[in-house]
Amino acid sequence: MHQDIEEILLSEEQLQEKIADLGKQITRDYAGDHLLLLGTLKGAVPFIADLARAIELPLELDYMAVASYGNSTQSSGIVRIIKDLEGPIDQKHVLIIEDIIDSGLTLHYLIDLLKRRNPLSLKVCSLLNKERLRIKDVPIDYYGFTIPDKFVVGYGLDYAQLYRNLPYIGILKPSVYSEEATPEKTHKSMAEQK
Ligand SMILES: O=P(O)(O)OC[C@H]1O[C@H](OP(=O)(O)OP(=O)(O)O)[C@H](O)[C@@H]1O
Ligand code: HPA
Repeated sequence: MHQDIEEILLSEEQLQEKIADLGKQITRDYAGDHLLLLGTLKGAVPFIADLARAIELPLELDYMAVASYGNSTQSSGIVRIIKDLEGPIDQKHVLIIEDIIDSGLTLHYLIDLLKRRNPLSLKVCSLLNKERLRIKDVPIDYYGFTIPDKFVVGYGLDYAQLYRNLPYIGILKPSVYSEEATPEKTHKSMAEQK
């Protein structure tokens, strides 16, 4: 896996340090509130797992999975729900936990949907904020890092479902995705590199 990474953007230590800071801010801001951390599957799983443990408040965890159609590195803007929340949110302060905001399309769809369920409040915390012209402008209340407009993987972020288990965030070599990949093709090329 590591040989497909052009540059390590954020090390494990940098990620953990920032998550500890975000945890402290969120602990201060939500003291006394009924907080629900809403994680977006699958990319936000490592982030929400570490962030939840950095927040010193009673809180609930729930997850939504949404899929956006597109090719492997570009979203198309058509989003649909694959897995919904387990219960209502009208008595809760909801904090959406995202791994990355890129075009803004996924979050725009989620915010629109969740607002209609009347949460007590709705805010967004994203580990990464990609520096690019958004297709949809979205509010970000907390974020860890602004990153350049490059395709990144690791710490939950994938390319063709791979690389999510890298402990750092790195820029993927463009040669890996220069031809349209399938998980099978990528597995094959990784096996050939061993
Ligand atoms: O701002 P956008 O351009 O919409 O991109 C951001 C979204 O894309 C990724 O999810 P993806 O749909 O790839 O699903 P995954 O989390 O399962 O990888 C990521 O986890 C964000 O949810
Ligand atoms: O840069 C990215 N990497 C992985 N998944 C993503 N989804 C949107 N942008 C990205």
